[in-house]
Amino acid sequence: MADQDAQTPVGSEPSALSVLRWDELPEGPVLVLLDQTRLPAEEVELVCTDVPALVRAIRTLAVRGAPLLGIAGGYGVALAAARGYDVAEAAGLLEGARPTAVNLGYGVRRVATAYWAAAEKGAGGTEAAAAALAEARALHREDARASERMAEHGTALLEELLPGQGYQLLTHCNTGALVSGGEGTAFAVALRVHRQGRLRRLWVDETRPLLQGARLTAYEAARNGMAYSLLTDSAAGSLFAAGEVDAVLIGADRIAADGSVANKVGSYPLAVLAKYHHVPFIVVAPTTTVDMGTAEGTSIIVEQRSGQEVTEVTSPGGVSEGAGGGKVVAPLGAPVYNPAFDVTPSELITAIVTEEGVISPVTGVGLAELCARSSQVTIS
Ligand SMILES: CSC[C@@H](O)[C@@H](O)C(=O)COP(=O)(O)O
Repeated sequence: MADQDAQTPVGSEPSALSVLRWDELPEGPVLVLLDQTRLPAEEVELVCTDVPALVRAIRTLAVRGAPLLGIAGGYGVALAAARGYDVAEAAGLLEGARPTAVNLGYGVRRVATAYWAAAEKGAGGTEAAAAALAEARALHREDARASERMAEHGTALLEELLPGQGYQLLTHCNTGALVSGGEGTAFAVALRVHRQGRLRRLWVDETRPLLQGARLTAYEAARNGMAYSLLTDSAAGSLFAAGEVDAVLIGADRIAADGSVANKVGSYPLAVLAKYHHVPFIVVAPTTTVDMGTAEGTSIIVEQRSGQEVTEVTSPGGVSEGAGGGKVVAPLGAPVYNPAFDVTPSELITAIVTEEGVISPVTGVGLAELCARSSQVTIS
């Protein structure tokens, strides 16, 4: 496969923000991504003309967050089909790009299944490619709708748990419009609370080492005019102790059948803190993030990333240039433990909010029941 991508600046008008779109250019279709590695400094588009370019964008986190990974993976298969590449090979490359977010494999397999179903019915290459694109678009639309419904269910749950008050909400990583076909997962709940005039403050964990909180959530909060404050991850404990957190809202990359949740590293310590301080710990994720095929959270594969992400920082203050382009802030060759995610067991989770409803001791609804309600397309 040819490997070609290009970068073009986009306008700075906030309403022009477009996270991911399919474009038909004279030379063929492309997938255009907002390059999240360049935010908040620049809104720059990354144009993927083929699957290797998209795989690279996924690995470098130019496109990221569980629901958006599913959407991007789905469009990636459609791109391969439209450009006449081997769809099975493309699907394998895309699915293998990152291991933890279940949505990536879901989006890839769902669109590939639509392609093969059309081909089996005797459709030619162009028609089968059109079927793949239609499925990717359907997934994209469904995710936008799921966002809205999660925001509705999430705000109703907050009202139930903490009636009649304004909220100080703590969040981790980035779960807004940048990860979704709509306004996101956990962030969408906070945004709805803000629009109701009930958000006293959104506490935004910076989210080491790649700073999705500082770079992306703070960016989204500012764009939406929300009252927010940024904190280092390690400052969360003192915030709980001071009674300044009413609820924690986070997203998920994979929810196992036992109700445990894999999410950005640093989520589990927040859950422990929340339990100790009797603060609700709420996970917000679409049913596409539920993986009933993984029985226990301990079986979830947690992506291990490069040590350079820890030994080097890209902000000023380092002492020398590192191979990863940042400033080296650790002794040369320092061994590093850098898991991208951690797993929070279900006993630390107050509720899981999905587009189909809420799982919690309050509602008495369980994961299996919720997934049965879901209109999610079943794929093998
Ligand atoms: C709705 S997004 C939920 C998760 O995908 C999000 O919290 C997260 O952990 C993203 O991790 P990332 O490594 O930035 O892709």
